[in-house]
Formats: sequence, structure tokens, C-alpha cells
Amino acid sequence: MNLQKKIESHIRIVEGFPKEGISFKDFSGVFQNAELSKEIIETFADHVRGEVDLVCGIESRGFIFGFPIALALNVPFVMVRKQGKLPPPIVSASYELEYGEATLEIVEGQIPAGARVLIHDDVLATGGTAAACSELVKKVGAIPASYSFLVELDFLNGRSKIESEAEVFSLIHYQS
Ligand SMILES: O=P(O)(O)OC[C@H]1O[C@H](OP(=O)(O)OP(=O)(O)O)[C@H](O)[C@@H]1O
Ligand SMILES: Nc1ncnc2[nH]cnc12
Repeated sequence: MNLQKKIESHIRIVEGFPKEGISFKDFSGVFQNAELSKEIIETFADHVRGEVDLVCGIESRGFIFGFPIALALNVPFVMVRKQGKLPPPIVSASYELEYGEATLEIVEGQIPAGARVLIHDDVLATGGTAAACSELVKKVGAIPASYSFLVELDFLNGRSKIESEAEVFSLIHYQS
């Protein structure tokens, strides 16, 4: 079985969660399989090896693979957190979700100017979260060099918000 098929076999689709009209892709089953999780981390890391200086992982599910990808690449990891979780001084950007609205923050000084950054998250949906993270990276003078996601919801066209500036790599795609 190829990697995509193995991942898909660990994803549970729950219609109507967390609210009507949302088709929720629950990939928590992936973490139950250590071998599969390691293969995913290596695949993400191999894809950008030598091309990024730092990994940003977006709270909270973007931390799960984001930090091990950074370790596999031997580069620093930066937590991109929801509003109010990080003490000042911080840098922030606001955005809209598939189901809500929020603000992302990083600790000032953790992303050096000029750094080539991998922005990693679990899901690319409308692209608002990834675009806000890209704003943060640019605000501090760094470069959004690449994006990676476990799951991309193609029908929400989030890719169009970010792909003009860097490559977008997603392991699994859904059409609905
Ligand atoms: O492309 P977008 O429409 O912006 O949506 C994608 C974001 O939505 C989810 O975050 P959520 O706020 O549910 O956070 P969680 O990771 O803490 O569950 C997901 O983890 C992505 O970060
Ligand atoms: N449809 C979805 N399934 C799982 N996680 C998500 N994050 C944003 N949209 C999602």
C-alpha cells in the first residue's frame, strides 16, 4: 500500500462536525501507528531538506508533525499560537477559519529576518490560517519558503491564497 492509501485508511470522516455542513477529517488514528507517523515525518522532511532554515507549526494540530519535522531537518521550531497564549513581546495576525475567526501569534525574535520558513499545519481548508501565518513570517522579514499539510480540502481552494509565494505540498486531498 502506498503512503497516501495508508494514511487514508487511518482517517475517519465525520459529517456535520463541529457544525452542520462540515465534513470533518479525523486523522487522530494516524498517531496510533508509530511506523506510519515516522514515514509521514520523513516524507515531509525529505521534501524540503536543504531548502528551509526553520519550521513554523500552527496550534494545535500543526505542532504534532511540525516539531518532529524540524528535528528531522535539524532546524529550529517556532510555535505559532492562538491569541493570548504567548507572553509579550509578540507579533500577531488575524484570520478567518472554515468555522470561525481567530488571531495567530509568535514570540518576537524567534524567526530571524531572512530565514526560509516551512509553514506546517495539519489541514489546509480555506487557507486563512496559513495565509495569516505567512503574514507573520513576512512581518518579521523572513520568507515563507514552503508549506506542508497532512490534508488539503481541495474544494475550499485554500491553495489559491498561498501558492503564489511558495510551494504547497499536501499528502492527502479531499474533493468534498
Ligand atoms: O485553512 P483554514 O480554513 O484556515 O483552516 C485550517 C485550520 O483549521 C484547523 O484549526 P483549528 O482552529 O480547528 O485548530 P486545532 O488545530 O487546534 O484543532 C486546522 O488545524 C487548521 O489550522
Ligand atoms: N474539515 C475539517 N476536518 C478536519 N480538520 C479541519 N480543520 C479545518 N477544517 C477541517
